[in-house]
Amino acid sequence: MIEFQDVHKAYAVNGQSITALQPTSLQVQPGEIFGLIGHSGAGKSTLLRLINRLEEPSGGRIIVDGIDVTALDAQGLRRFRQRVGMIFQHFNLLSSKTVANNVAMPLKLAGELSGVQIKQRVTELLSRVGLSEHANKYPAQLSGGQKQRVGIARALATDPKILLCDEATSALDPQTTAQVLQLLVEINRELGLTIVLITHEMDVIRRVCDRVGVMDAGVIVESGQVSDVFLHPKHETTQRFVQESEEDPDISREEEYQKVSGRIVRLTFLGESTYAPLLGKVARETGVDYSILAGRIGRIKDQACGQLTLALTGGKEQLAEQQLRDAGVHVEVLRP
Ligand SMILES: Nc1ncnc2c1ncn2[C@@H]1O[C@H](COP(=O)(O)OP(=O)(O)OP(=O)(O)O)[C@@H](O)[C@H]1O
Repeated sequence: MIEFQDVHKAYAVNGQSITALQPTSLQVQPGEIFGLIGHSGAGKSTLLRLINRLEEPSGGRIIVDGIDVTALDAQGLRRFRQRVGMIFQHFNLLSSKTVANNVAMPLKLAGELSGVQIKQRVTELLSRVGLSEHANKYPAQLSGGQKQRVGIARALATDPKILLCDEATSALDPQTTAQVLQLLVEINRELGLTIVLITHEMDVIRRVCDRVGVMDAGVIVESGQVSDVFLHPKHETTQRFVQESEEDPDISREEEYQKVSGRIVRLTFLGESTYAPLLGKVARETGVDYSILAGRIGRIKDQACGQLTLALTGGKEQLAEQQLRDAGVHVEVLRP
């Protein structure tokens, strides 16, 4: 587990102190994919880089699997960093070295394996990321997605328990982004690796993360399960991120409500309830009529989800809402 206890960070710039991270307490559970989202300057990179002490905290403690990272000396920190892989937006590959040699670098630096063992491990890693045929190429001969795969193979070389991803897909096109995100999900599942990633795109969070923290001006303003935060955003910053990620951001325009009579409710379906033939059944049993004002359907990681805004008229409305709730649907009344 990664635990932040009142960690804060200020940078000194021209004799002035700039706060990048306000005192923050946070727990990332073993084996989860935790995402941090925020606009530029929100403090995401600072928080991420504090985990492996690429940045030194100004105060507070960072505990990883029982080790107080903030108290490690240089040698302890070197050993700890072998357990924490990192990938970067611009890949940070050595252009003068082949793909295989880039991946071998951390193994050579660790100095624990023989040349033959390193070769074998590199072969395994390149096969894992689908680059076996590219071992002898140089980074300049690869596409962006392939370069990031090399970055991932290199980050996994020393068999880390944690992978930190610093805007790992921001330089990639949408299709390549999807492939790299899929690879991260596979690695997380197969190796049980804990992943912390930062991004400014809600879509990245929605596709791969289990939990999310939303950052604004050095503060985590909202955090929780991705499905909760995505479907019921509370903080203004979160609401904006969710809206920006919608294909039709005007999906629940309130002026539309003036055109209909009745009670207006928003239903949120997640997982199994998304597939159940509920609406017709509830309408029949309670005599409630409904018209659909807005709707969206999609996926959050591996769960189906949907939201419908309905106007309900006639019949036993309270009973209808209760039946929906009993079936696992989240019901919000937007207009009584
Ligand atoms: N090395 C540094 N020296 C001085 N100030 C810094 C340094 N690194 C970051 N900052 C400042 O700290 C604040 C948080 O920056 P940080 O890079 O952590 O944000 P971010 O959310 O990752 O932004 P981006 O998405 O643009 O990378 C910003 O005001 C930034 O200018």
